[in-house]
Amino acid sequence: NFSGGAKSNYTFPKEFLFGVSTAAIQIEGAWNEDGKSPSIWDQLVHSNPTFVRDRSTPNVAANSYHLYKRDVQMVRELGVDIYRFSISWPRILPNGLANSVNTLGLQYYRNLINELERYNITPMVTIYHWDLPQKLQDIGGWTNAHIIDYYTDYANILFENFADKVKYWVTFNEPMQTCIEGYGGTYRAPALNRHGIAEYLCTHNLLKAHASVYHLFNRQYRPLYGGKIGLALDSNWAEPRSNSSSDRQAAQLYLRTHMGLYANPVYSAEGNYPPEIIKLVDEKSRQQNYSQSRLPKFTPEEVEYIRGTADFFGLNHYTTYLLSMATKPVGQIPSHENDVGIVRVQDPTWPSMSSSSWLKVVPFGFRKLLHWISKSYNNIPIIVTENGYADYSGVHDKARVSYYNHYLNALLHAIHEDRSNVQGYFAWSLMDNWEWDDGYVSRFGLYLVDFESPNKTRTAKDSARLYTRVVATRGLPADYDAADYTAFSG
Ligand SMILES: O=S(=O)(O)CCCN1CCN(CCO[C@@H]2O[C@H](CO)[C@@H](O)[C@H](O)[C@H]2O)CC1
Repeated sequence: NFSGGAKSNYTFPKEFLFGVSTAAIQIEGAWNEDGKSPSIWDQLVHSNPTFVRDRSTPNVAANSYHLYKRDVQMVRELGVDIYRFSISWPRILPNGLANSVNTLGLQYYRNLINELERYNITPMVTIYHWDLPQKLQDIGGWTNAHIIDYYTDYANILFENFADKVKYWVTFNEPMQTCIEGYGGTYRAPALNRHGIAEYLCTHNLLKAHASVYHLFNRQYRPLYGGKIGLALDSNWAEPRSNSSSDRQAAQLYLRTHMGLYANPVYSAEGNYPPEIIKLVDEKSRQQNYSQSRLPKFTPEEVEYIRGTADFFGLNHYTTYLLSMATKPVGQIPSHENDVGIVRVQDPTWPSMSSSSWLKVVPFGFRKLLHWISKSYNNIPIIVTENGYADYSGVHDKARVSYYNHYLNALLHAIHEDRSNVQGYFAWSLMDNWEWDDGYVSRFGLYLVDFESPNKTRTAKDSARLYTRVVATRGLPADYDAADYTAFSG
């Protein structure tokens, strides 16, 4: 049972990749410029302004569509090797289908990739970071099995145009947020709320779409240009609420039925959904008089088609929860939450000065999660594609500096003591941006953005200077105050 680990003199390996991440909807703006059509997020926030905490929209955001050269300068100022950004499907294919490509949209990303090359920065492209064209949602979106071909055609256009320069690809950012929160709930677009049914249809189609794009890349583009392709899954760490066997079972069940719902089909030796979730949903569906399980089945051929379809495990991690088995039904009936039947809380003593109420500072959770993934998925190379902290703004962001010191310290212990196979780390995010339902209230940036200024002025925060030092020295700063660290150890 490790803590995040006391302050150490460990350093990051020479070939360790340091990066910084963003996403199209959150930074680009130009929501309807140069041929781009609405995404499901444009539709959601324009028709339900109250969905967003400050009633804001991503119509302009940080205006990176016009200010990307400043963005690339900032990435260079940080001294990082690699920049993770996402491409907007409705900017490339306004009607969602590949019969008509928006050349102005392609040109924007070509300009961005060329600018990165000029500064000797490696691009990492996220193909889907939640921006489904609304025109495809109008015909069912991720619950319509034809989406597999639509998504594959879209990815093929990106490979055709950029695979010669882009060597790192992520098919999906956080499928759980899209399927469970967006199709099963109302926390994410399209806020369909068809809990118990649509989240599993979305999951089933999305995993097949992921495999389809992997095989296309592997067959047609990797032989020509090399490169690596993976998936980015979000996961909290799940700590048992007490040492009881029931709570320990709840923690394992959480990991297996949330991150594992997507990780098992792709990364496990046997493939397929985790047996636990199949059993739970099959049983509940029978009790609820459905003619067949609400969780669709993969055929043996499909299990093989999806298994092993990633070169690395992309992990987005922020915080930790305490888990226990529910003693009475939880969540909507039917729903994934009700199917799994666990309860999660957070320890009130865990520090959180964060504007995102869910973001508690628990570095030992990061270390334990990395170990769990390494152990569960045969030591697959892990790239932390997102990790960061939210506050209400300000350039002297002490809490964010502290968060990064503690999480990077936990990462060093994971690498050197637990031998977790972590090969890269991306800070979320390069700059303050549109934080979904939190709008511009919650800031995750290493650079402050003045959203009131015409140039959306970007200013380096103290955390940007910390990150630059860590990348340059490959270790933690000597003056990092270990004293306040003990508050966080598990
Ligand atoms: O437990 S509660 O129901 O009360 C709140 C849910 C907590 N989740 C944890 C996972 N997080 C995914 C992170 O989402 C990622 O992280 C960034 C910061 O949020 C986003 O800006 C990125 O776009 C996204 O990739 C979303 C919030």
